[in-house]
Amino acid sequence: MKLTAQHLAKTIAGKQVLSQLDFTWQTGEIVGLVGRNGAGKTTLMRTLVDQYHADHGQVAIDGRNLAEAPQARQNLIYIDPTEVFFTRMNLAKIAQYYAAGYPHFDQNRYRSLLAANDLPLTKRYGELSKGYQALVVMALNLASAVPLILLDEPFDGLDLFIRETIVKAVIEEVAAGERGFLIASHDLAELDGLADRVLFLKRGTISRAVALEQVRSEAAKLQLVFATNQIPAVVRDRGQILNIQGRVITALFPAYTSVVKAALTAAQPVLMEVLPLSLSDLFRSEYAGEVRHG
Ligand SMILES: Nc1ncnc2c1ncn2[C@@H]1O[C@H](COP(=O)(O)OP(=O)(O)OP(=O)(O)O)[C@@H](O)[C@H]1O
Repeated sequence: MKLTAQHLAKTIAGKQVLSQLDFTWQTGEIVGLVGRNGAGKTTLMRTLVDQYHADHGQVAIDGRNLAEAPQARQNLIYIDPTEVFFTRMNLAKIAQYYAAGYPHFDQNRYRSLLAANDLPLTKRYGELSKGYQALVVMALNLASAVPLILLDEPFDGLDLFIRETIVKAVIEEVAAGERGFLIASHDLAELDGLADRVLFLKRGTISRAVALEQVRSEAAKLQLVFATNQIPAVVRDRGQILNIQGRVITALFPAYTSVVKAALTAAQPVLMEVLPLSLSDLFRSEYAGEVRHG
């Protein structure tokens, strides 16, 4: 199953938050959604599920435009963690609501996910700590048996063990190929090991979509020291400088070809070392120098 967002635009309170936004995402895929604070990640999620009506553009699942075939929306779930309607309900009651909304809701799955984490059905959601609330949201997402799951900051404030429980659940669900996750997160380290692709949201649109395995095979992050203070042309022309400390230059080369390597070697570096390339490096290079408007 494949979701396609085309030319999405949304203005809120006079501010154009999304504009000409396009991407695809399908089951079997874990896609990360990253961006600076206020970039519009939550707005995008709300727009995908029509909690916010898009001003322009469309969202389709397997070619069915959700505006014209609203029943296709049942293939998509977004539980907005900051605005849940069930704070005062106990965990059993919440499941009844979801079972009414999602015809394939699996009560046994929900109960076993809660039991595995010692969460009694009699507890009210609002009485739980933030981490356990995140687990309940995850249990609802999974038990709803919906193919395309939107997660908004699922790792925010979670301890290592709860975080691992959520990561494991995501990986297991996707492995079977019937689910896909779109995960908005500032936790770049967690996304780095989890996402197949990462979408960078900038100025209201997807400025870059990166397949992490592919980028790691094509790009390189290097630490370089040259004998003089002059930065060689190849570094400026073919690389993106991430950091300069004294004479130590850390640069990202998006296309680290044999030609680039030869040009660097020809510049006779005193030190030239390949460093592990992380999602944080890609984030830094994408957003460096971005002018912020709040
Ligand atoms: N209901 C609203 N009323 C007014 N402005 C809004 C509303 N919802 C979103 N915005 C504005 O839209 C922009 C995008 O907000 P959004 O919450 O989507 O960003 P985000 O990328 O999820 O941010 P963060 O990473 O900080 O959670 C912000 O400038 C925000 O102030």
